[in-house]
Amino acid sequence: MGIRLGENQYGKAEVRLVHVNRDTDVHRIKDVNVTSQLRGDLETVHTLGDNTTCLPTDTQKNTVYAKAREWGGVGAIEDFALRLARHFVGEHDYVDGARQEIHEYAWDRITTPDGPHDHAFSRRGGETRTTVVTKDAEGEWVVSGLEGLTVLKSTGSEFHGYPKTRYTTLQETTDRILATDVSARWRYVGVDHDYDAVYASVRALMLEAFANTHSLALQQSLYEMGRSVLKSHPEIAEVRFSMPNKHHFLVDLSPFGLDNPNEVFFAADRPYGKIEATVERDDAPAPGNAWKTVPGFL
Ligand SMILES: O=c1[nH]c(=O)c2[nH]c(=O)[nH]c2[nH]1
Repeated sequence: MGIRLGENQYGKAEVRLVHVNRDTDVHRIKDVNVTSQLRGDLETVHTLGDNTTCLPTDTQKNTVYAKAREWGGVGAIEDFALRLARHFVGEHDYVDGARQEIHEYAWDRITTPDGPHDHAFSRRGGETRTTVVTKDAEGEWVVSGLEGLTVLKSTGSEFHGYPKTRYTTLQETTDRILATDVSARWRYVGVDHDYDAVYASVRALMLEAFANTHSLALQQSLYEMGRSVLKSHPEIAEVRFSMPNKHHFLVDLSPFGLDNPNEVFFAADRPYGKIEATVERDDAPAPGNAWKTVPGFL
């Protein structure tokens, strides 16, 4: 019985790359997910475990990050994919084909009352508006909110001064990417409101506070977002937040002779910080049964 190797390709899937163009104070970001796969002289890798012609998937991943720095960014994903494909095939005689798939996540610059923000962005789409109305013998309550409002600041975020134990490896930073998916629920006082107008205002206030707060912790940004909403909306008693700290790690490009001045980041999807808090008025009326059936909030 003859057995042979059929078609094959291999590589690194879902290389999460965020590139921050910091040429001016008005940052531009590019957020992509690259899957690099190569084809070529791969018979003996499969049949004998002979890796002589197997460019490691790890090297393919590193190449994606290094090229983002060497080429001064990503540009159009088609151009980046073509350049990567040509690099892999052109530089290695044992590689004769490449498949480079790139997905790009679209970000919009956050606009505040002062105009477009220099370094704060929100991700296009994916946001859900929610409400839970509870009615029982004791009354009626409205808890509304939003989920999946993904925001990112490419600077204006620090994290330091935390306790160090023998298990601490985190480096203090005075300039990091801060990114989160805002999930928030707010409890209305009473039930007669222009809900559409309040929603639009709350959303705008949260974006503005996220953008304009020079953040020393995501907790502080969260608090400022809630505070801003409560200051402008007496009809809201409290805001509860659940916000992941979506870590972006600076890629160490020094093994490739490249510096990385806060430009090329690995966007990790897990684990993530999970930051939750309620921001409330000290004279807020009792919640009654408002939260009784709202899942997932403190
Ligand atoms: O904003 C942050 N808050 C934390 O509590 C925390 N913990 C951590 O490791 N990084 C961060 N960042």
